[in-house]
Amino acid sequence: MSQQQGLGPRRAALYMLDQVTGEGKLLPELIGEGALQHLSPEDRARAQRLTTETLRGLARADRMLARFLAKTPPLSVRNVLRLCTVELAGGEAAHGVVNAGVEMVARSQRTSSMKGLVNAVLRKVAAEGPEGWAQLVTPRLPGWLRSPLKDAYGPDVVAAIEVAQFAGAPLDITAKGDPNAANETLKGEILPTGTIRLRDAGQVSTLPGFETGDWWVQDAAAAIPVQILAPQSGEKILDLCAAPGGKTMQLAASGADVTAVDSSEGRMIRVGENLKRTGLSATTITADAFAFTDGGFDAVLLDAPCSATGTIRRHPDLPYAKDGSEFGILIHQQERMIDHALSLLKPGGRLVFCTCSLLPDEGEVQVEEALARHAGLTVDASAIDRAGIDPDWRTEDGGLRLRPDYWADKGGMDGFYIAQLRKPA
Ligand SMILES: C[S@@+](CC[C@H](N)C(=O)[O-])C[C@H]1O[C@@H](n2cnc3c(N)ncnc32)[C@H](O)[C@@H]1O
Repeated sequence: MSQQQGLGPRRAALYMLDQVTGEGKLLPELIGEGALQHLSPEDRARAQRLTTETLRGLARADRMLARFLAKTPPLSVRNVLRLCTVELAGGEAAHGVVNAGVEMVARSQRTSSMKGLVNAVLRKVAAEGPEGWAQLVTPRLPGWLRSPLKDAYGPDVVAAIEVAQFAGAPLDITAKGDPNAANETLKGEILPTGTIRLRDAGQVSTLPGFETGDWWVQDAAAAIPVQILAPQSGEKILDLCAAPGGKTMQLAASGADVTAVDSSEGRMIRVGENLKRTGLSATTITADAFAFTDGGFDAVLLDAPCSATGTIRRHPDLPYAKDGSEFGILIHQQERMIDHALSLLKPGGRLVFCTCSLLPDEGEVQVEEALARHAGLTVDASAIDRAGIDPDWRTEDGGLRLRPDYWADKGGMDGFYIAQLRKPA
Protein backbone atom coordinates (compact mmCIF):
# COMPACT_ATOMS: atom_id res chain seq x y z
CA MET A 1 0.00 0.00 0.00
CA SER A 2 1.39 3.43 -0.90
CA GLN A 3 1.63 6.00 1.83
CA GLN A 4 -1.07 8.16 0.21
CA GLN A 5 -3.45 5.18 0.06
CA GLY A 6 -2.82 4.50 3.73
CA LEU A 7 -3.38 8.11 4.75
CA GLY A 8 -7.10 8.35 3.84
CA PRO A 9 -8.34 5.84 6.44
CA ARG A 10 -5.82 7.13 9.00
CA ARG A 11 -6.97 10.72 8.59
CA ALA A 12 -10.61 9.65 8.85
CA ALA A 13 -9.76 7.68 12.00
CA LEU A 14 -7.94 10.70 13.40
CA TYR A 15 -10.94 12.94 12.75
CA MET A 16 -13.20 10.49 14.59
CA LEU A 17 -10.75 10.18 17.49
CA ASP A 18 -10.62 13.99 17.82
CA GLN A 19 -14.43 14.14 17.81
CA VAL A 20 -14.87 11.35 20.37
CA THR A 21 -12.15 12.49 22.77
CA GLY A 22 -12.56 16.23 22.23
CA GLU A 23 -16.26 16.74 21.50
CA GLY A 24 -17.83 13.76 23.27
CA LYS A 25 -19.35 12.40 20.05
CA LEU A 26 -20.15 8.71 19.61
CA LEU A 27 -18.89 6.78 16.58
CA PRO A 28 -22.32 5.79 15.21
CA GLU A 29 -23.28 9.48 15.35
CA LEU A 30 -20.13 10.50 13.39
CA ILE A 31 -20.61 7.74 10.83
CA GLY A 32 -24.27 8.77 10.48
CA GLU A 33 -23.10 12.34 9.80
CA GLY A 34 -20.95 11.04 6.91
CA ALA A 35 -17.46 10.97 8.49
CA LEU A 36 -16.51 8.01 6.27
CA GLN A 37 -18.61 8.61 3.17
CA HIS A 38 -15.68 9.86 1.04
CA LEU A 39 -13.83 6.53 1.47
CA SER A 40 -14.11 3.25 -0.48
CA PRO A 41 -15.86 0.40 1.42
CA GLU A 42 -12.45 -1.17 2.12
CA ASP A 43 -10.95 2.07 3.48
CA ARG A 44 -14.11 2.74 5.46
CA ALA A 45 -13.72 -0.62 7.20
CA ARG A 46 -10.03 0.13 7.85
CA ALA A 47 -10.77 3.59 9.30
CA GLN A 48 -13.40 2.10 11.58
CA ARG A 49 -11.08 -0.68 12.71
CA LEU A 50 -8.23 1.81 13.38
CA THR A 51 -10.54 4.03 15.41
CA THR A 52 -12.01 1.27 17.57
CA GLU A 53 -8.61 -0.37 18.13
CA THR A 54 -7.09 2.97 19.15
CA LEU A 55 -9.94 3.72 21.56
CA ARG A 56 -9.72 0.23 23.02
CA GLY A 57 -5.97 0.65 23.60
CA LEU A 58 -6.02 4.38 24.36
CA ALA A 59 -5.08 4.18 28.04
CA ARG A 60 -2.28 1.75 27.23
CA ALA A 61 -1.01 4.00 24.42
CA ASP A 62 -0.98 6.97 26.82
CA ARG A 63 1.06 4.93 29.28
CA MET A 64 3.59 4.03 26.59
CA LEU A 65 3.76 7.62 25.26
CA ALA A 66 4.19 9.12 28.73
CA ARG A 67 7.65 7.53 28.82
CA PHE A 68 8.78 9.60 25.85
CA LEU A 69 6.93 12.89 26.31
CA ALA A 70 8.17 15.59 28.66
CA LYS A 71 4.82 17.40 28.47
CA THR A 72 1.40 16.60 27.02
CA PRO A 73 0.98 17.87 23.43
CA PRO A 74 -2.34 19.29 22.12
CA LEU A 75 -5.16 16.75 21.68
CA SER A 76 -4.91 16.42 17.88
CA VAL A 77 -1.16 15.62 18.11
CA ARG A 78 -1.77 13.28 21.03
CA ASN A 79 -4.37 11.44 18.94
CA VAL A 80 -1.89 11.06 16.04
CA LEU A 81 0.60 9.56 18.50
CA ARG A 82 -2.06 7.27 20.02
CA LEU A 83 -3.25 6.03 16.62
CA CYS A 84 0.29 5.31 15.43
CA THR A 85 1.27 3.68 18.74
CA VAL A 86 -1.64 1.25 18.48
CA GLU A 87 -0.72 0.49 14.87
CA LEU A 88 2.89 -0.18 15.86
CA ALA A 89 1.67 -2.41 18.69
CA GLY A 90 -0.29 -4.40 16.11
CA GLY A 91 2.93 -5.07 14.19
CA GLU A 92 2.50 -2.56 11.31
CA ALA A 93 5.78 -1.71 9.51
CA ALA A 94 7.50 1.03 11.52
CA HIS A 95 8.64 3.31 8.70
CA GLY A 96 5.16 3.49 7.12
CA VAL A 97 3.47 4.28 10.44
CA VAL A 98 6.08 6.88 11.50
CA ASN A 99 5.92 8.60 8.11
CA ALA A 100 2.13 8.64 8.22
CA GLY A 101 2.19 10.15 11.72
CA VAL A 102 4.58 12.89 10.65
CA GLU A 103 2.54 13.57 7.49
CA MET A 104 -0.69 13.91 9.52
CA VAL A 105 0.72 16.60 11.84
CA ALA A 106 2.52 18.33 8.93
CA ARG A 107 -0.79 18.92 7.11
CA SER A 108 -2.12 21.41 9.63
CA GLN A 109 -0.51 24.77 10.31
CA ARG A 110 -1.49 24.42 13.94
CA THR A 111 0.52 21.25 14.42
CA SER A 112 3.22 21.23 11.72
CA SER A 113 5.82 22.58 14.15
CA MET A 114 5.53 19.27 16.04
CA LYS A 115 6.71 17.07 13.15
CA GLY A 116 10.10 16.54 14.77
CA LEU A 117 8.59 15.57 18.11
CA VAL A 118 6.18 13.09 16.49
CA ASN A 119 8.98 11.56 14.45
CA ALA A 120 11.26 11.14 17.49
CA VAL A 121 8.56 9.79 19.81
CA LEU A 122 7.18 7.30 17.30
CA ARG A 123 10.66 5.97 16.56
CA LYS A 124 11.07 5.26 20.27
CA VAL A 125 7.64 3.59 20.40
CA ALA A 126 8.59 1.49 17.35
CA ALA A 127 11.76 0.38 19.12
CA GLU A 128 9.61 -0.97 21.99
CA GLY A 129 7.69 -3.07 19.48
CA PRO A 130 4.63 -5.25 20.18
CA GLU A 131 6.60 -6.91 23.01
CA GLY A 132 6.89 -3.64 24.96
CA TRP A 133 3.19 -3.02 24.40
CA ALA A 134 2.19 -6.47 25.69
CA GLN A 135 3.97 -5.80 28.99
CA LEU A 136 1.80 -2.79 29.83
CA VAL A 137 -1.22 -3.15 32.12
CA THR A 138 -4.73 -3.66 30.73
CA PRO A 139 -6.45 -0.30 30.09
CA ARG A 140 -8.72 0.73 32.96
CA LEU A 141 -12.16 2.23 32.68
CA PRO A 142 -12.41 5.93 33.47
CA GLY A 143 -13.06 6.76 37.14
CA TRP A 144 -16.68 7.89 36.63
CA LEU A 145 -17.56 4.36 35.54
CA ARG A 146 -14.95 2.30 37.39
CA SER A 147 -16.06 3.62 40.75
CA PRO A 148 -19.79 2.56 40.64
CA LEU A 149 -18.82 -0.78 39.08
CA LYS A 150 -16.28 -1.42 41.84
CA ASP A 151 -18.98 -0.68 44.42
CA ALA A 152 -21.33 -3.14 42.68
CA TYR A 153 -18.99 -6.01 41.83
CA GLY A 154 -15.67 -5.51 43.66
CA PRO A 155 -12.21 -4.82 42.19
CA ASP A 156 -11.50 -8.33 40.85
CA VAL A 157 -14.67 -8.44 38.75
CA VAL A 158 -14.01 -4.93 37.41
CA ALA A 159 -10.50 -6.03 36.40
CA ALA A 160 -11.97 -9.10 34.61
CA ILE A 161 -14.52 -6.85 32.84
CA GLU A 162 -11.64 -4.59 31.70
CA VAL A 163 -9.77 -7.59 30.29
CA ALA A 164 -12.91 -8.63 28.36
CA GLN A 165 -13.42 -5.08 27.04
CA PHE A 166 -9.81 -4.83 25.89
CA ALA A 167 -10.15 -8.16 24.05
CA GLY A 168 -12.99 -6.80 21.89
CA ALA A 169 -15.87 -8.91 20.62
CA PRO A 170 -16.43 -11.62 18.01
CA LEU A 171 -19.35 -11.51 15.55
CA ASP A 172 -22.51 -13.04 17.01
CA ILE A 173 -25.41 -14.16 14.86
CA THR A 174 -29.03 -15.13 15.59
CA ALA A 175 -30.53 -17.56 13.09
CA LYS A 176 -34.10 -17.02 11.90
CA GLY A 177 -34.69 -20.78 12.15
CA ASP A 178 -32.53 -23.69 13.31
CA PRO A 179 -29.00 -22.43 14.23
CA ASN A 180 -27.49 -25.78 13.20
CA ALA A 181 -28.85 -25.38 9.67
CA ALA A 182 -27.57 -21.77 9.38
CA ASN A 183 -24.20 -22.83 10.75
CA GLU A 184 -23.69 -25.43 8.02
CA THR A 185 -22.45 -22.63 5.77
CA LEU A 186 -21.34 -20.08 8.42
CA LYS A 187 -19.13 -22.66 10.15
CA GLY A 188 -18.93 -20.84 13.48
CA GLU A 189 -19.28 -22.05 17.04
CA ILE A 190 -22.80 -22.60 18.39
CA LEU A 191 -22.94 -21.16 21.90
CA PRO A 192 -24.97 -22.85 24.68
CA THR A 193 -27.89 -20.40 24.17
CA GLY A 194 -28.03 -21.03 20.40
CA THR A 195 -26.15 -17.96 19.11
CA ILE A 196 -23.66 -18.62 16.30
CA ARG A 197 -20.26 -17.05 17.01
CA LEU A 198 -17.71 -16.24 14.29
CA ARG A 199 -14.14 -15.08 14.89
CA ASP A 200 -12.50 -12.87 12.23
CA ALA A 201 -15.73 -12.80 10.24
CA GLY A 202 -14.81 -10.04 7.75
CA GLN A 203 -17.54 -8.13 5.96
CA VAL A 204 -20.96 -9.16 7.28
CA SER A 205 -22.89 -8.58 4.05
CA THR A 206 -20.70 -11.08 2.16
CA LEU A 207 -21.33 -13.97 4.59
CA PRO A 208 -23.56 -16.84 3.36
CA GLY A 209 -27.20 -16.36 4.30
CA PHE A 210 -27.05 -12.55 4.67
CA GLU A 211 -28.66 -11.73 1.31
CA THR A 212 -31.30 -14.41 1.83
CA GLY A 213 -32.11 -13.08 5.31
CA ASP A 214 -31.41 -16.34 7.16
CA TRP A 215 -29.93 -14.52 10.18
CA TRP A 216 -29.01 -11.17 11.73
CA VAL A 217 -26.14 -9.84 13.82
CA GLN A 218 -26.96 -9.81 17.55
CA ASP A 219 -24.73 -10.23 20.59
CA ALA A 220 -25.33 -13.51 22.45
CA ALA A 221 -26.45 -11.63 25.58
CA ALA A 222 -28.83 -9.42 23.58
CA ALA A 223 -30.59 -12.54 22.26
CA ILE A 224 -31.48 -13.79 25.76
CA PRO A 225 -34.34 -11.35 26.71
CA VAL A 226 -36.62 -12.73 23.96
CA GLN A 227 -35.67 -16.30 24.90
CA ILE A 228 -36.84 -15.49 28.45
CA LEU A 229 -40.04 -13.89 27.20
CA ALA A 230 -40.64 -17.12 25.19
CA PRO A 231 -43.12 -15.67 22.67
CA GLN A 232 -45.84 -18.03 21.45
CA SER A 233 -47.34 -18.08 17.97
CA GLY A 234 -50.33 -15.75 17.77
CA GLU A 235 -49.61 -13.87 21.01
CA LYS A 236 -50.01 -10.09 20.87
CA ILE A 237 -46.59 -8.71 21.80
CA LEU A 238 -45.33 -5.13 22.09
CA ASP A 239 -41.65 -4.41 21.48
CA LEU A 240 -41.22 -1.04 23.18
CA CYS A 241 -37.94 0.72 22.19
CA ALA A 242 -37.44 -1.66 19.30
CA ALA A 243 -34.86 -0.18 16.95
CA PRO A 244 -32.74 -1.36 15.18
CA GLY A 245 -34.89 -4.45 15.57
CA GLY A 246 -32.77 -7.44 16.64
CA LYS A 247 -35.36 -8.42 19.23
CA THR A 248 -38.29 -7.51 16.94
CA MET A 249 -37.00 -10.11 14.46
CA GLN A 250 -36.67 -12.74 17.18
CA LEU A 251 -40.25 -12.05 18.32
CA ALA A 252 -41.60 -12.06 14.76
CA ALA A 253 -39.76 -15.31 13.95
CA SER A 254 -41.80 -17.05 16.68
CA GLY A 255 -45.04 -16.33 14.82
CA ALA A 256 -46.22 -13.77 17.38
CA ASP A 257 -48.30 -10.73 16.35
CA VAL A 258 -45.63 -8.07 16.98
CA THR A 259 -45.96 -4.29 17.31
CA ALA A 260 -42.60 -2.50 17.33
CA VAL A 261 -42.42 1.07 18.68
CA ASP A 262 -39.41 3.41 18.75
CA SER A 263 -39.10 7.19 18.76
CA SER A 264 -36.12 7.39 16.38
CA GLU A 265 -37.13 7.84 12.75
CA GLY A 266 -33.68 6.93 11.43
CA ARG A 267 -33.42 3.80 13.55
CA MET A 268 -36.97 2.74 12.60
CA ILE A 269 -35.92 2.80 8.94
CA ARG A 270 -33.36 0.16 9.91
CA VAL A 271 -36.09 -1.94 11.58
CA GLY A 272 -38.01 -1.84 8.28
CA GLU A 273 -34.91 -2.82 6.27
CA ASN A 274 -34.11 -5.65 8.68
CA LEU A 275 -37.66 -7.05 8.54
CA LYS A 276 -37.63 -6.83 4.74
CA ARG A 277 -34.28 -8.64 4.39
CA THR A 278 -35.35 -11.45 6.73
CA GLY A 279 -38.88 -11.72 5.31
CA LEU A 280 -40.41 -11.27 8.77
CA SER A 281 -43.38 -9.09 9.63
CA ALA A 282 -44.28 -6.72 12.44
CA THR A 283 -46.36 -3.55 12.75
CA THR A 284 -43.85 -0.71 13.04
CA ILE A 285 -44.76 2.58 14.70
CA THR A 286 -42.46 5.58 15.04
CA ALA A 287 -43.60 7.23 18.24
CA ASP A 288 -42.51 8.19 21.70
CA ALA A 289 -43.15 5.24 24.00
CA PHE A 290 -45.30 7.41 26.30
CA ALA A 291 -47.48 8.54 23.39
CA PHE A 292 -48.27 4.91 22.49
CA THR A 293 -51.31 3.95 24.54
CA ASP A 294 -52.87 0.88 22.83
CA GLY A 295 -53.28 -1.74 25.54
CA GLY A 296 -54.22 -5.40 25.97
CA PHE A 297 -50.89 -6.99 25.13
CA ASP A 298 -50.09 -10.56 26.23
CA ALA A 299 -46.47 -9.52 26.71
CA VAL A 300 -44.27 -6.43 26.45
CA LEU A 301 -40.54 -6.41 25.85
CA LEU A 302 -39.00 -3.22 27.21
CA ASP A 303 -35.37 -2.84 26.09
CA ALA A 304 -35.08 0.57 27.68
CA PRO A 305 -32.63 3.31 26.68
CA CYS A 306 -29.69 3.12 29.12
CA SER A 307 -26.04 3.96 29.67
CA ALA A 308 -25.06 1.03 27.36
CA THR A 309 -22.13 0.37 29.70
CA GLY A 310 -22.47 -3.36 29.00
CA THR A 311 -21.49 -2.87 25.36
CA ILE A 312 -18.08 -1.20 25.74
CA ARG A 313 -16.18 -4.15 24.24
CA ARG A 314 -18.10 -3.42 21.00
CA HIS A 315 -18.25 0.36 21.53
CA PRO A 316 -14.94 1.53 23.03
CA ASP A 317 -15.87 5.15 22.21
CA LEU A 318 -18.42 5.19 25.02
CA PRO A 319 -16.08 5.74 28.02
CA TYR A 320 -14.44 8.66 26.23
CA ALA A 321 -17.56 10.27 24.79
CA LYS A 322 -19.60 10.07 28.01
CA ASP A 323 -18.99 11.15 31.59
CA GLY A 324 -21.91 9.61 33.48
CA SER A 325 -23.76 12.91 33.80
CA GLU A 326 -26.80 11.48 31.99
CA PHE A 327 -27.28 8.49 34.31
CA GLY A 328 -29.89 10.23 36.50
CA ILE A 329 -32.11 11.18 33.54
CA LEU A 330 -31.92 7.66 32.07
CA ILE A 331 -32.74 5.99 35.39
CA HIS A 332 -35.81 8.20 35.87
CA GLN A 333 -36.96 7.54 32.29
CA GLN A 334 -36.57 3.76 32.77
CA GLU A 335 -38.73 3.93 35.89
CA ARG A 336 -41.47 5.77 34.00
CA MET A 337 -41.19 3.37 31.06
CA ILE A 338 -41.66 0.33 33.30
CA ASP A 339 -44.86 1.88 34.70
CA HIS A 340 -46.10 2.75 31.22
CA ALA A 341 -45.29 -0.73 29.85
CA LEU A 342 -47.21 -2.35 32.71
CA SER A 343 -50.25 -0.21 31.87
CA LEU A 344 -50.28 -1.65 28.32
CA LEU A 345 -50.36 -5.29 29.49
CA LYS A 346 -53.56 -7.29 29.91
CA PRO A 347 -54.12 -8.70 33.45
CA GLY A 348 -51.71 -11.60 34.03
CA GLY A 349 -49.50 -10.41 31.17
CA ARG A 350 -45.70 -10.49 31.31
CA LEU A 351 -43.15 -7.72 30.97
CA VAL A 352 -39.54 -8.48 30.15
CA PHE A 353 -37.47 -5.50 31.24
CA CYS A 354 -33.86 -5.37 30.10
CA THR A 355 -30.98 -2.92 29.73
CA CYS A 356 -27.51 -3.37 28.22
CA SER A 357 -26.08 -1.70 31.32
CA LEU A 358 -23.71 -2.89 34.02
CA LEU A 359 -25.10 -0.47 36.58
CA PRO A 360 -27.49 -2.06 39.12
CA ASP A 361 -29.41 1.25 39.21
CA GLU A 362 -30.49 0.47 35.63
CA GLY A 363 -31.31 -3.17 36.42
CA GLU A 364 -31.71 -4.84 39.79
CA VAL A 365 -32.72 -1.58 41.53
CA GLN A 366 -35.34 -0.77 38.87
CA VAL A 367 -37.06 -4.12 39.48
CA GLU A 368 -36.88 -3.79 43.25
CA GLU A 369 -38.49 -0.34 43.05
CA ALA A 370 -41.13 -1.44 40.51
CA LEU A 371 -42.21 -4.22 42.89
CA ALA A 372 -42.54 -1.63 45.68
CA ARG A 373 -44.62 0.70 43.46
CA HIS A 374 -47.04 -1.93 42.08
CA ALA A 375 -49.03 -4.11 44.47
CA GLY A 376 -49.36 -7.69 43.20
CA LEU A 377 -46.54 -7.39 40.66
CA THR A 378 -44.20 -10.41 40.82
CA VAL A 379 -40.97 -11.60 39.23
CA ASP A 380 -41.16 -14.82 37.19
CA ALA A 381 -37.91 -16.30 38.50
CA SER A 382 -38.54 -19.60 36.70
CA ALA A 383 -38.60 -17.82 33.31
CA ILE A 384 -34.82 -17.61 33.38
CA ASP A 385 -34.35 -21.38 33.64
CA ARG A 386 -33.46 -21.67 29.96
CA ALA A 387 -31.04 -23.88 28.09
CA GLY A 388 -27.49 -22.56 28.22
CA ILE A 389 -28.11 -20.07 31.04
CA ASP A 390 -25.71 -20.59 33.92
CA PRO A 391 -27.58 -20.67 37.29
CA ASP A 392 -24.76 -18.51 38.72
CA TRP A 393 -25.96 -15.61 36.57
CA ARG A 394 -29.25 -15.37 38.50
CA THR A 395 -29.80 -12.46 40.85
CA GLU A 396 -31.50 -12.50 44.25
CA ASP A 397 -34.52 -10.68 42.82
CA GLY A 398 -35.20 -13.49 40.30
CA GLY A 399 -33.59 -11.70 37.34
CA LEU A 400 -30.44 -12.34 35.32
CA ARG A 401 -27.18 -10.40 35.48
CA LEU A 402 -24.93 -10.89 32.45
CA ARG A 403 -21.35 -9.54 32.39
CA PRO A 404 -18.67 -9.15 29.70
CA ASP A 405 -16.33 -11.47 31.62
CA TYR A 406 -18.77 -14.40 31.41
CA TRP A 407 -17.86 -17.05 28.80
CA ALA A 408 -14.37 -15.50 28.83
CA ASP A 409 -12.91 -18.60 27.17
CA LYS A 410 -15.46 -18.32 24.35
CA GLY A 411 -15.02 -14.58 23.69
CA GLY A 412 -17.28 -12.98 26.34
CA MET A 413 -20.72 -11.42 26.03
CA ASP A 414 -22.27 -7.97 26.42
CA GLY A 415 -23.37 -6.90 29.90
CA PHE A 416 -27.15 -7.00 30.41
CA TYR A 417 -29.76 -7.12 33.11
CA ILE A 418 -32.97 -9.04 32.34
CA ALA A 419 -36.06 -9.88 34.42
CA GLN A 420 -39.59 -11.03 33.62
CA LEU A 421 -42.32 -9.34 35.65
CA ARG A 422 -45.89 -10.62 35.90
CA LYS A 423 -48.87 -8.27 36.20
CA PRO A 424 -51.53 -9.52 38.63
CA ALA A 425 -54.41 -11.39 36.91
C1 LIG B 1 -31.40 -0.29 23.65
S1 LIG B 1 -32.00 0.44 22.23
C2 LIG B 1 -33.13 -0.77 21.64
C3 LIG B 1 -32.49 -1.94 20.92
C4 LIG B 1 -33.51 -2.84 20.28
N1 LIG B 1 -34.49 -3.33 21.22
C5 LIG B 1 -32.88 -4.02 19.56
O1 LIG B 1 -32.84 -5.12 20.10
O2 LIG B 1 -32.44 -3.87 18.43
C6 LIG B 1 -33.06 1.66 22.91
C7 LIG B 1 -33.98 2.33 21.91
O3 LIG B 1 -34.85 3.19 22.65
C8 LIG B 1 -35.26 4.21 21.76
N2 LIG B 1 -35.87 5.28 22.57
C9 LIG B 1 -35.26 6.18 23.38
N3 LIG B 1 -36.17 6.98 23.99
C10 LIG B 1 -37.39 6.56 23.56
C11 LIG B 1 -38.73 6.98 23.81
N4 LIG B 1 -38.99 8.00 24.65
N5 LIG B 1 -39.73 6.35 23.18
C12 LIG B 1 -39.49 5.33 22.33
N6 LIG B 1 -38.24 4.88 22.05
C13 LIG B 1 -37.21 5.49 22.66
C14 LIG B 1 -33.99 4.57 21.03
O4 LIG B 1 -34.28 5.20 19.80
C15 LIG B 1 -33.33 3.20 20.87
O5 LIG B 1 -33.58 2.69 19.60
